[in-house]
Amino acid sequence: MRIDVVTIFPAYLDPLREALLGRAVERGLLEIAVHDLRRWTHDVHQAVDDAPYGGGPGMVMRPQVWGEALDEVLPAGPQPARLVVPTPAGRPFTQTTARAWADEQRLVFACGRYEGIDERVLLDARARGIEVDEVSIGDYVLVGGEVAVLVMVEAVARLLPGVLGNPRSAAEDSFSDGLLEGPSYTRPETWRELAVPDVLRGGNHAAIARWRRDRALERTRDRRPDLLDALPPDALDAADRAV
Ligand SMILES: COc1cccc(Cn2ccc3ccc(-c4cc(N)[nH]n4)cc32)c1
Repeated sequence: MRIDVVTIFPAYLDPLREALLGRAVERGLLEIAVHDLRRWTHDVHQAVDDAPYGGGPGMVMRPQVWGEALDEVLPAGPQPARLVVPTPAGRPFTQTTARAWADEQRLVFACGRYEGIDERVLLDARARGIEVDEVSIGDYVLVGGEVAVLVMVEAVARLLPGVLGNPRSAAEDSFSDGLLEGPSYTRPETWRELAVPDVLRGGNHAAIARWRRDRALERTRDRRPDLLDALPPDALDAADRAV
């Protein structure tokens, strides 16, 4: 997978070169290219924004600059690519989204700032046959798209083959069965007079699986009842419903 990110703050994306993702790039499991949007300005001030038509607070990012940038970074043509535009007004980005995007050959992220990007940039991309996803990472307002891109790139990249040391981690993590993950423990057996639950220290794998599912059901019911409601009818068996 190749990932391109266009932004006026390229350094915001430096964390993508660190740790697990940095190693995945070094190992050739994915390519990441970050582009400074100001490269496509032609004025001495390198202006990327202007006042909104119709008035209102803040500024809007100019279509000409974004148009030239995306013409170069995301040329229309045979190789399919998906343009992702983070915005508070977007569809929710979820683990399902991450799984779907993990199958893409190319993802291009457009990081807006100010009050966002002139709508015609997205219309033009769609008119050129490019898939455009406007996505939100949560119901709160950031200052720009860069942090949202860090979140989404990490969520997608960890699903790529070879990126995670243990592939079971991605297959069995939170949301994989529609439930939140339950509590985890490691050594020592007792810490500050708090003991690891006995069942986890025994060797009964069926009992451990049952205990973990019960804790996941309890936590999901307590913190995210919406996820329980979204489960398919046959997802919970009688033992689950008794929790
Ligand atoms: C576009 O509408 C906006 C309205 C008020 C402020 C802003 C600021 N802003 C600029 C670009 C941008 C990109 C993403 C986000 C964002 C995403 C999520 N989940 N929260 N916030 C916020 C962004 C934009």
